[in-house]
Amino acid sequence: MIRTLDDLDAEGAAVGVRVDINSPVAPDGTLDDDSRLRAHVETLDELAARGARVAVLAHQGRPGGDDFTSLADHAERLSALLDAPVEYVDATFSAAARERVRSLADGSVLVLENTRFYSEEVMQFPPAEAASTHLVAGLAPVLDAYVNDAFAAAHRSQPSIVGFPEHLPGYAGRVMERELDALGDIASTPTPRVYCLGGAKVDDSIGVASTVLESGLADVVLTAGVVGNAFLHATGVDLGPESTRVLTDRAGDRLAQAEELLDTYGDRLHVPLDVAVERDGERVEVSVEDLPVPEPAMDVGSATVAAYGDVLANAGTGILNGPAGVFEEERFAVGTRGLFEGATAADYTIVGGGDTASAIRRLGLSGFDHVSTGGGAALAMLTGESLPAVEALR
Ligand SMILES: Nc1ncnc2c1ncn2[C@@H]1O[C@H](COP(=O)(O)OP(=O)(O)O)[C@@H](O)[C@H]1O
Ligand SMILES: O=C(OP(=O)(O)O)[C@H](O)COP(=O)(O)O
Repeated sequence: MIRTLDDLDAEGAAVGVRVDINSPVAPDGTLDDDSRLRAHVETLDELAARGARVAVLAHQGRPGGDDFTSLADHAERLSALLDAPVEYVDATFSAAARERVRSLADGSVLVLENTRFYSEEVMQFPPAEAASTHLVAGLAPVLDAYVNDAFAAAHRSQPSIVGFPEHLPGYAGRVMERELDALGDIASTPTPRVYCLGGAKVDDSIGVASTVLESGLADVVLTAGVVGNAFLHATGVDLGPESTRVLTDRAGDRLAQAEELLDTYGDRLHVPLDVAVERDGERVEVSVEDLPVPEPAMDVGSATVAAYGDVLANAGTGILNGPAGVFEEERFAVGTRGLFEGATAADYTIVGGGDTASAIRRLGLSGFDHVSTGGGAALAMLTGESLPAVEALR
């Protein structure tokens, strides 16, 4: 049984709220997309309106990445989005941070600095060890309660995700609650169940395909994006040097597993029939029989969209993760648009993923039963795994 905000006595309480506002960042360091911030408005405004003193904990990027930035801009955006007053401090658990939390007024929000500026936060620990990390042990004494709304990071056993409930009463925020309701019992959703795996996390998606095909959770797996190119390659098709380089880089050492999956589940595991490339500045579709080509495959073609659309139209549940192509460029958004529009014909449609959510917003797509804020976390649930964040709240 997980407690929710309905069980929390918020008035005057100092509440640490872990959110996932990890977002695309522009080259000048400002936020490129605020979908994930918008998702947490309900939880944060509700707590503030009920008189809590809200300390926001969040990460942005990973050490070494271009998007590993401070949360100053996130705080400014939150200030525009929330009804409550929002402050920011460039510290997470130091004396300065603790003092700011102690002096927070009822009904106001303080954004603490990027948790991953501290090395322990990029490691994973069992909850009892996470509880004695510097971040958790330092901050817990100034908090009365902990709320986890960071569904998109719920598959990470990191200190700010699993450590606090060892010290404090823990509650699920509204995002977490909704996600667990929608994704918590995938095995009882209508069948046939069709998973469509796109995007660029080829190694993860090969693992997902393997799990859902073997467990029977998936009746059919459709593949698109770089994932589709990788499975196409695994059937023995030569896509050309550029596509092969990208898919090989992204597959890690899992390409052999893709071949095994095709041998075992060939009839339930579908690969693209055509791809789209850029030639003389135009989108050109190339059917699989006409491969290889020198240009990289940037999208699936219209024959694939039509064939996958037929499968999805007959699905009880359609589960889509990852765009079908480089949707950031309009001419390669065609496959993503077609496939996601087609998926709404399934009786019940779930879509998930950080870039997927951006694509849905950018392309103005709608009609899904559930749009998950999580990519990896949603896929973990959709393969029947339990999530460390959820276990910690239990
Ligand atoms: N054929 C392709 N070639 C190169 N990149 C692709 C291709 N198809 C999709 N992508 C890229 O995949 C990225 C999203 O993948 P991923 O991070 O796995 O999705 P999500 O965050 O939704 O789980 C996008 O930036 C998109 O441009
Ligand atoms: O963006 C996230 O995950 P996602 O790309 O799977 O949606 C989360 O913020 C987790 O980030 P991480 O994968 O760096 O631990």
